[in-house]
Amino acid sequence: MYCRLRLKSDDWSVRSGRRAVMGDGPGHTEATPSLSDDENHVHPFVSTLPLPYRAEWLHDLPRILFSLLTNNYYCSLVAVAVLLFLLQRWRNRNLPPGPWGIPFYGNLNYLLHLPHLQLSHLREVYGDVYSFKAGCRRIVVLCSFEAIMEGLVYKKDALSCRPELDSYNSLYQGGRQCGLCTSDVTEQYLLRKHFANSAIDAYCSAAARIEDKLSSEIVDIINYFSELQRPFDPAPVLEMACLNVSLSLTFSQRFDPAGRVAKEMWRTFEHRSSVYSFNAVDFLPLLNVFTTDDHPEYIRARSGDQVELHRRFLNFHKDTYDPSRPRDFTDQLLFFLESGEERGLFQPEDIDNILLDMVGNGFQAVAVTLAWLLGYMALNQDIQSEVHEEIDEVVGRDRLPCLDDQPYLPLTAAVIYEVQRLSSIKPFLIPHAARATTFIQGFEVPAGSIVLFNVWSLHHDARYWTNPGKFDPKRFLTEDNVLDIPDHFLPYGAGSRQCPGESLADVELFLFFANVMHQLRVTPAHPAFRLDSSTYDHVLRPKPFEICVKERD
Ligand code: HEM
Repeated sequence: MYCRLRLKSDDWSVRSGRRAVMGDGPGHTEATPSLSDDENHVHPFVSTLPLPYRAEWLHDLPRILFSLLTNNYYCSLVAVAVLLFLLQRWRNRNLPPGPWGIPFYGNLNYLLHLPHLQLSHLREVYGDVYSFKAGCRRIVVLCSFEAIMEGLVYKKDALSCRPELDSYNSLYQGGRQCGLCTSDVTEQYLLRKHFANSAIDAYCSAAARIEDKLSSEIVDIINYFSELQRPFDPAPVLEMACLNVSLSLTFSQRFDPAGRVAKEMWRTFEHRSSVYSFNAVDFLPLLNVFTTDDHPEYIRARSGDQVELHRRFLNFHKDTYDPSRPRDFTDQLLFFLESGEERGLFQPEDIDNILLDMVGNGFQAVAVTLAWLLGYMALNQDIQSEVHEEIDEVVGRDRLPCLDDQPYLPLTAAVIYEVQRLSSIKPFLIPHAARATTFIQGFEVPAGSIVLFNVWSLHHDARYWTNPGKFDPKRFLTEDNVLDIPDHFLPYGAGSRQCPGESLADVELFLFFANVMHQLRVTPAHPAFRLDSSTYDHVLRPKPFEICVKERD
């Protein structure tokens, strides 16, 4: 027994059975009294050792293994599996840490159910950069500000593509590479993005035109809300109003929100947006064999109908276009097509797809943010009263707020930012993909991985925000009541895929919110009023809730 205890300690000379020298380093030359230098001799001490420590067993190991492998089929299989496993571990040694997954399925469940909560919880376990498999795809999730900025800005050449997901192909007639949102960074994409950015910027620089187009929609909404003498969910009404704003800004068109055409259009964009949520078939292609899912065809057909409608508007614009007086985005695009240096490179389908993305992306994100805003105002009556006071002081009661008031309403702006932070309606931006293998924070991101920028986690991280779960708009204000927007606030992303509609969205959110607050008080419809996010589908909507509104004096 004594021998075993001694030998289990650091007595490497006895374990090896080869050395006649005891001790633990050079210069220590005291001879072991009982061990011989003879390689074949086994000392009685050694014969009492557990099997793995015996020298003769070790010597015979290659021969034993060889005979096991050649004579035993199962052993060979196990050996090959172990070898492959070790090889895989060695190849993945630089990958970010992450949970083990079920073979072939991986951890797809993290993406299918409340992914913003699950992926933020995983940060606490595996750190700011982690990865896992979802079916056949590797997902890399970046959570800290440093990792997110490294991916979006410093490594943008490697990480600005979009994932090659089958569902995305149903969005555009020519496949995903023809869209603005889903294309990789190609020359044609850069052209589309440049045109979209320029058209929106040129349009936004004429504030009066935007106010003109928005004001009728805003007045309609306020009248509709105040005439409702019962509790209601504001989200559907806001979506129809914002769809009309989008159509008005893009084509100078508006439709009766209760009419068939507007409802059909809304449905088309709903279906298109569902494609951006994580669909199991994109990760488990085998499912295609077992399902007869005609959803992609259906989306392609509906998108085709929408493009037909847009072409009618476009043709009307071509016939009535006056370059000195652009009426909307379509006129701006026509102007760039005629005067821009790159005009020859542009295909007619590019225009179709830019218009499709501008109308679709534009209205949903703004409408959902407005719904969250009304929900938070219902929950926080004291802050709502402060917003009312601020607006009354600057604007008065005799006119409605306008864009010129914006710089003098810091609390109103801070409330919008705080709601954008807490709701983080695009919790992972739009998924990016790695075009080439790169390293983020020292971890390998292999080519082809899907990269999720976890903005939801960033916006709820106690390292960047004091008491992050609390609704506190004043965190965006200095002590002197001046707006102070920290770098780690990223509702529109950053880098080459940054949202081109940011300036327009800011204008829309401000005008809608300031006007509603000027005219109405929002209260919860029930004492047990709660605000929670529902399932993720392109945008993170609030679960349906009901509010009441009362006209202010
Ligand atoms: C509150 C409103 C909005 C929010 C929070 C928002 C947020 C975002 C985010 C996070 C992205 C993805 C960035 C990335 O993947 O790195 C994006 C992309 C995009 N947004 Fe917005 N957006 C809003 C409004 C708008 C509006 C009003 C328009 C158009 C008029 C628009 C058009 C687009 C387009 C076309 C893209 C794709 C850009 C690309 O892939 O290069 N968005 N938006």
